[in-house]
Amino acid sequence: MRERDSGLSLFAIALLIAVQAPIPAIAQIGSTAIFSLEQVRSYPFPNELVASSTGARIAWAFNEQGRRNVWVAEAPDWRARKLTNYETDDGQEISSLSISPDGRWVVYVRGGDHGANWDDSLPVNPTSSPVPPKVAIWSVPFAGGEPKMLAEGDEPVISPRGDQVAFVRDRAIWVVPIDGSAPARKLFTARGDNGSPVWSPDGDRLAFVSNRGDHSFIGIYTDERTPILWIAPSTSRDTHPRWSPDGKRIAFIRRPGTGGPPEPILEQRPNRWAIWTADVITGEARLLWESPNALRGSFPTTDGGPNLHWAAGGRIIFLSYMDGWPHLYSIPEAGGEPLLLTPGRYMAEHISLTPDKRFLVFAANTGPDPDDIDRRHIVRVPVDRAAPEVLTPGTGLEWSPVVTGDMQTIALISATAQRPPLPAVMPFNGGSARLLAEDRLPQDFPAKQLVTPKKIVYRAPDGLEIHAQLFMKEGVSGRRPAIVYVHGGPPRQMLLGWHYSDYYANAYALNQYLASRGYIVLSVNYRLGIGYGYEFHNPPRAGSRGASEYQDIKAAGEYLRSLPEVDPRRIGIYGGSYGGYLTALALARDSSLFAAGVDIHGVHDWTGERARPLLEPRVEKAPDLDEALRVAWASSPVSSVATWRSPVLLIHGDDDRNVRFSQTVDLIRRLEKAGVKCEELVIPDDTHHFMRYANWLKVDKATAAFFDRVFMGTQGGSR
Ligand SMILES: CC(=O)N[C@@H](C)C(=O)N[C@@H](C)C(=O)N[C@@H](C)C(=O)O
Repeated sequence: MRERDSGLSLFAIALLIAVQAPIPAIAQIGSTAIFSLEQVRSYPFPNELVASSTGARIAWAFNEQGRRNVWVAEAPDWRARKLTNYETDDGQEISSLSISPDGRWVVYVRGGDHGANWDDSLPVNPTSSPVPPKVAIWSVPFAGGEPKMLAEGDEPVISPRGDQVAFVRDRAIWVVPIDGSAPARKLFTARGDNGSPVWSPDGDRLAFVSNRGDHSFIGIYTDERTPILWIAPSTSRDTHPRWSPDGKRIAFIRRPGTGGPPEPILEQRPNRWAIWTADVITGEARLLWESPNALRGSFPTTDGGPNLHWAAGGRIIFLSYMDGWPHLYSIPEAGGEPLLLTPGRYMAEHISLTPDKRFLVFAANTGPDPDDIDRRHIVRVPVDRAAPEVLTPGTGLEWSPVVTGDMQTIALISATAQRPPLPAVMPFNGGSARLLAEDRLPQDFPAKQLVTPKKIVYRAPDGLEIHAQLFMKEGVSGRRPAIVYVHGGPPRQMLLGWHYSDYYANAYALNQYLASRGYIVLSVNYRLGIGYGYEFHNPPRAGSRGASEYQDIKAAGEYLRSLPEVDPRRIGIYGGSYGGYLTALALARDSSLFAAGVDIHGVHDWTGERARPLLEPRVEKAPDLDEALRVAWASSPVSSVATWRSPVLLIHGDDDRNVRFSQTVDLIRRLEKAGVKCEELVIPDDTHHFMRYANWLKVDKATAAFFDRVFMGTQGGSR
């Protein structure tokens, strides 16, 4: 890590902090660690949990210290079995996991960074290998055997017959035998960027989306002798094709095509959308439902977006925020009023339709305990009755439910405040969940040493209720340093336990590690986040439109300062991505409150995106463009460097495909010129999600060591 010579050393700063106004005995931290970062980061992280559409088979991906592999299990013993043997921390993600309908094959994609905002299907090469890896589709027998690379490509979907896989490559749709017995071939040629393949229930046809820039069509491919059928072509943007169970119709989402006079940038406007159904023989379509012309009616951006499903009993399922919460609705395929299936002050996410199409299972921040708003539990609801049932109440957290083809079992991922996430199974009709692969959690994982985060609620200056989690180790005397943790996204919610995202599971581990060393950590669910309703998720004047969410962050620092256990001169802040942005804004605007910070791949200058229209030859500009540019600048940390005093560590991977590396290069130049004490840690060739475990460890250790140095004057890194 490089230290920029622009002023006092961190040791001198720590000394300054320590010798100021007398404070009762300052707690000794740093040396109080009772476990190492390696230990608390050694958990196997599960994701990509899927079930076969027949029988009782499941598969998931485990990331074990960077070694990502496919695991499977099946009834009745549910013994976890590793199916692949990738044994190096090479940063190659496993995604698009699926099991063939007959349960014989497991298909997955290896490579890429699918959480990226651009180039998500491009290979990642965080080991800087001279021979870069590929993004490719693989298949392996469920019973075991050697995985076979079927083709370079992405977005694989297995045919209902289980014999071939459709996938996307070079803006076209290709097919390949599932056993790799023949090379892949391009299925058809059509204009546009063609993707999102969806097989018809009988496997004879394929629906897909043809993106044509400012509009898109839904197409139906039958065979090489039959012209592609375009479904009700218009100037709209048609997406999300979903077959009816009998294969005679398609439901899809229709939104306005891109065009028209530039809209005001600073005003919030409804983002309207509609559900249509079409006949797949004639291609004729009709409107089924359109969103209300209100902000809450806007196209949903939470997990799964519209979550469009064609369910049993002629019901079409979708998700909308229109009652203020991400809720599930059911509408007759012939039309009519939508039935609200999930009433209540909570959000539904990780939604899946059961194989018999009669139920939905999902994760929700609801349950009998008032603190459940900051947890997740599994909920089941019939597709035609507003009768949701919480299946996993309690102080644990559960998510990503899927139901096995025999309708007997729900597979899910389960965690607690202490125990990291593991796959589990439970009877579809309710009962206790049984953990799988428990032996993959290392013997020396410090579960018993982890604190139970406490739910904190405080009010922002404008009165908005803000939820947070307080990590405080008992038995530490004297005033201690405290740290505000700021999540990214920003549509995210930190929880009262381990998190369902690998990025935030890492943050939870680091917060536990900091707490074990005596720091008090407050993880803040600021406005713009999810889990607290539409208006909380979509506040006015936020981000580049005025950073209204910053008041929640400053209030978090002030909350910590009010605690008797906290040394008010040693309040730090850290966060990644959008959390890095708010960390930088806090240090720039309020160095008197925040004495040090770590900004991991943060956004520092909003004007780049905002200024783009000025560079375009169009005469028409948004009516408030000048005001929007000014506000974007004022909302950017770079505009407040003049008042930035506190030391900062800036961390960024230079193959970042979410926040440009240049955001950090530019900020460092500005801080140097302003004489601000800054350190940098650059991770070559890794992305926004630090695909290598070794790099996460490097980032986490550097973060902890930086706070130790500034707040305790300790030299060197953390244990
Ligand atoms: C378009 C966009 O902003 N996409 C977001 C998902 C994104 O990239 N946000 C980053 C600024 C960020 O916070 N990324 C991580 C940490 C996340 O939680 O998504």
